[in-house]
Amino acid sequence: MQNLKVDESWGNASRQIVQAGQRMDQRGWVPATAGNLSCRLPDGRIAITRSGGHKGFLTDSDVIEITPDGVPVDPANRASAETLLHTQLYAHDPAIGAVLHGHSVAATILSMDEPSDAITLAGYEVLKVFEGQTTHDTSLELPLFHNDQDIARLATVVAPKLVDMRLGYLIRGHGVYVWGKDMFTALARLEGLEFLLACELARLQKKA
Ligand SMILES: CSCCC(=O)C(=O)COP(=O)(O)O
Ligand SMILES: [Zn+2]
Repeated sequence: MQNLKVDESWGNASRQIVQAGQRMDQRGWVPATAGNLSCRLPDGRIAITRSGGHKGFLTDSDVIEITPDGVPVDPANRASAETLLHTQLYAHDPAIGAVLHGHSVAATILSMDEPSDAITLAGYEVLKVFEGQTTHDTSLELPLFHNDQDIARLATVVAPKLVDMRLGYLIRGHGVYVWGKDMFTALARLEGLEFLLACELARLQKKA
C-alpha cells in the first residue's frame, strides 16, 4: 500500500486516469504496456501511472503520486519512465491539468516517415478542437523530436519548443504527447489529433 492521501480529490483524479486509459486502449493507442497518463489535482499534487502496467487495465493502485520534480512520494513506487515529459509540461504552464501519451499506429508511422522536424496539418475542420482555432482554413505544425532513451535529455530538447506548441508533439517511432486543462480536454485533444494523424496516414497510403 502506497503512502498516499486518498481523499475525494485523489479519488477523482485516479478514476479519470483509469477511465482515460481504458478509452485509449479501446482506440488502440496504448498497445502492450505503452503509454502513460497523468493529471494535476487542484491542490497541486500530481498523479501518474506506474511504469510498466497495461494502461487499459489500470486500477487505483496503478496511479501514484509524484512531486513536481517527478520523484515518487513513496520511494517504493516506480513512476512512468517518461515522468519528466509530464512534469516539464506542468512546470511550463500552470493551466495544464492533464497529460496523455500514446503509441498509435498513425503517430508511430508518420513520425518515422516525415523528413522535416514537423508535420503540417492544414484544412481540417477538426483542427477546431484545439483552443483558439475557429476555422478549418488554417495550418498548424506538430513538432517532431528524435526518440531518446534518456528522457531527461529528451526533455531538454523539447523544452525550448513548448512555448509555440498548439497541438502537442511527436517523438519519432515512439508516440504522441498531448495535454489539456483537465482530463476531458486532454482526451478530446488526443482524439482530435489521432483523427488528423489517421487522415494524414490514409492520404499518404492513397498516394503510394
Ligand atoms: C512498451 S512501451 C515502452 C515504454 C514507453 O514508451 C511507454 O510509453 C510506457 O512506459 P511507462 O514506464 O510509462 O509504462
Ligand atoms: Zn512511450
